[in-house]
Amino acid sequence: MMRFDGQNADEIALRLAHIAWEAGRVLRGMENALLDKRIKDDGTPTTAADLAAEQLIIQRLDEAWSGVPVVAEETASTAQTDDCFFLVDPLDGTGDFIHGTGEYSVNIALIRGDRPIAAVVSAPAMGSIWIAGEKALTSPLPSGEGNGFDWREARVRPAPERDLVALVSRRHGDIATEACLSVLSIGTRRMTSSALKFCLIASGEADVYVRCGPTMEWDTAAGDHILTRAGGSVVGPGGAPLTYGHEERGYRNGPFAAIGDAALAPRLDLPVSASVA
Ligand SMILES: Nc1ncnc2c1ncn2[C@@H]1O[C@H](COP(=O)(O)O)[C@@H](OP(=O)(O)O)[C@H]1O
Ligand SMILES: [Mg+2]
Repeated sequence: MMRFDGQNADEIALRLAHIAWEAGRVLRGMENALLDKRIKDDGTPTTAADLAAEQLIIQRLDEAWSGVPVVAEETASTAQTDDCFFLVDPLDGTGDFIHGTGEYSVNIALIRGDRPIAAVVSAPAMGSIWIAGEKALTSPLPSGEGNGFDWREARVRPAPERDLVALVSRRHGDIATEACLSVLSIGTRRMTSSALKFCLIASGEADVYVRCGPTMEWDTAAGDHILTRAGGSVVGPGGAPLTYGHEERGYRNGPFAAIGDAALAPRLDLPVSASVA
């Protein structure tokens, strides 16, 4: 079975950047098409664009690293994981894709054991991309062929004493998340969709993102790794990092908080979720 011979995590992340850039071109080309949407069992929408981007990503991952399992949003139930596997959300924020806000992303993470080691989040309509292997980097998305990245380091900021910037889902709020946020001194709440929330914290533009409602591993793994390598963290109840590859619970995450500054961790009080404990 193909492994990652001679490639370090930063090189893998660069290859993932090209794949996400290409998938982003497919998605941009379908933005204004009249796409039929279907509502999945979890109540979230999916479209032909999700499928087209997923097929392309799976094909490119297979060309680059043949034989490494891929757990992707539209085909998760059929995948068998291994020590190394990819988690793929070809179109995170499908609701935003449909409604034209542009706040959607392509997320790909390589997991080894139960944690990510290389990842990309690209936001095709916003023109930005983030990657991480060892280092977290960000670039504007090239408009021509995918060779024109201009990478610079992504770094979190220290949390201000008060008036934190919190990122909240545009479409999926819940009471437990609000309770958690209410004990932090939030000055600004910015509605943001998809895994962009992790990346904005990784780039020092925001401080905290709390999510107690349902999410899936492919929603968080790539953003988790990018934020972690930019100096932040993503923690569950009790402060432990999230772990990935939980087929036994259908790849569902529990509650989590993404923070740029570790000093915020003691102020978090996430509920313990019985469903994924
Ligand atoms: N009831 C539910 N069950 C599982 N995941 C859900 C869900 N409601 C929302 N999500 C997840 O939340 C993601 C959107 O996050 P946000 O609200 O922050 O933009 C969705 O990603 P997709 O758009 O890829 O399906 C979906 O995976
Ligand atoms: Mg998603």
